[in-house]
Amino acid sequence: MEIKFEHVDFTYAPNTPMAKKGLQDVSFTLKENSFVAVIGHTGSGKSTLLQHFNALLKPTAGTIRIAGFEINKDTTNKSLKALRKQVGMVFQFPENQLFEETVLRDIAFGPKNFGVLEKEAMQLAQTWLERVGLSEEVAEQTPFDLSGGQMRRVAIAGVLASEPDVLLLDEPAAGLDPRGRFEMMKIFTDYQAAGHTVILITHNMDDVAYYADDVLVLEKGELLLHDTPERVFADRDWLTAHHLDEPTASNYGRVLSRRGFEFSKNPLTLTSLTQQIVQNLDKG
Ligand SMILES: Nc1ncnc2c1ncn2[C@@H]1O[C@H](COP(=O)(O)OP(=O)(O)OP(=O)(O)O)[C@@H](O)[C@H]1O
Repeated sequence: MEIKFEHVDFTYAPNTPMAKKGLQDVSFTLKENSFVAVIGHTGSGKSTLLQHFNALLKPTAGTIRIAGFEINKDTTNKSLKALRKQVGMVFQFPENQLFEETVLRDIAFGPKNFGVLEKEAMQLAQTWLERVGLSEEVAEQTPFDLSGGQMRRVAIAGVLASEPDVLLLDEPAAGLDPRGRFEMMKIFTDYQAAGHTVILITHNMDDVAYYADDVLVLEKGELLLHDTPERVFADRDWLTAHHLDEPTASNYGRVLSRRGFEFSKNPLTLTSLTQQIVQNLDKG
């Protein structure tokens, strides 16, 4: 099912001297089963936007249609539990929210909280323990004895175990080394491949290039651009003007262009860069 934002406004502390616009007239439609990156300079409204997908923040004006729910300023808290079962959120540094005595219990907490019976929740926990790449050995350990990366996997498994239709991710790979980042992102691309929609806030343009098929660019609470990664990264001057980086491979590509290499399309990934370098070398 499509996700639709229709003229969404959000103001922090409205009608006070501290009032601050978080979102301004934001409208877009996202296709089902897409992997959407949300990018923008610091303070552009990415987290504010993400929190609207599951009504952690409700719009001051406008409407959000998602997973069969409609969210507007009058949405009551009554429907929120059902909504949050369908639209799950992984916060930044989710490992800080672990609290159960064992890893399995922590993962099972999410589904139990949404009404799944104990036995079934523990089975789901077992399934997701494996799917996020944790070994059976840690199942009965206290999560607090695990490494930081493992703890983060436990927390993510806890969200995925409820199998939300839409998965919201706020910089989930922050602080991980490149290998940890790659493994973490694999969990999310697998989740998309299983038929779900994934929406990712990231400052890492390589993540956008490698994983996203759709991009929302925010600036000062407004939607500056909604397009494919190819089009978002097409104009280096435009990116610079909006304080955005380009993917590493594009950067290398530009350096090589100055040395006479010809690129038929902007190389966003190392695979594309390598293929096009080989084509240039073959041509001599
Ligand atoms: N609780 C709050 N009260 C008042 N203003 C806030 C609050 N949270 C965020 N803001 C303001 O709203 C704007 C958007 O903030 P937001 O956190 O959504 O941006 P962001 O793009 O996620 O930033 P970052 O990349 O730094 O995480 C900023 O100007 C921020 O200062």
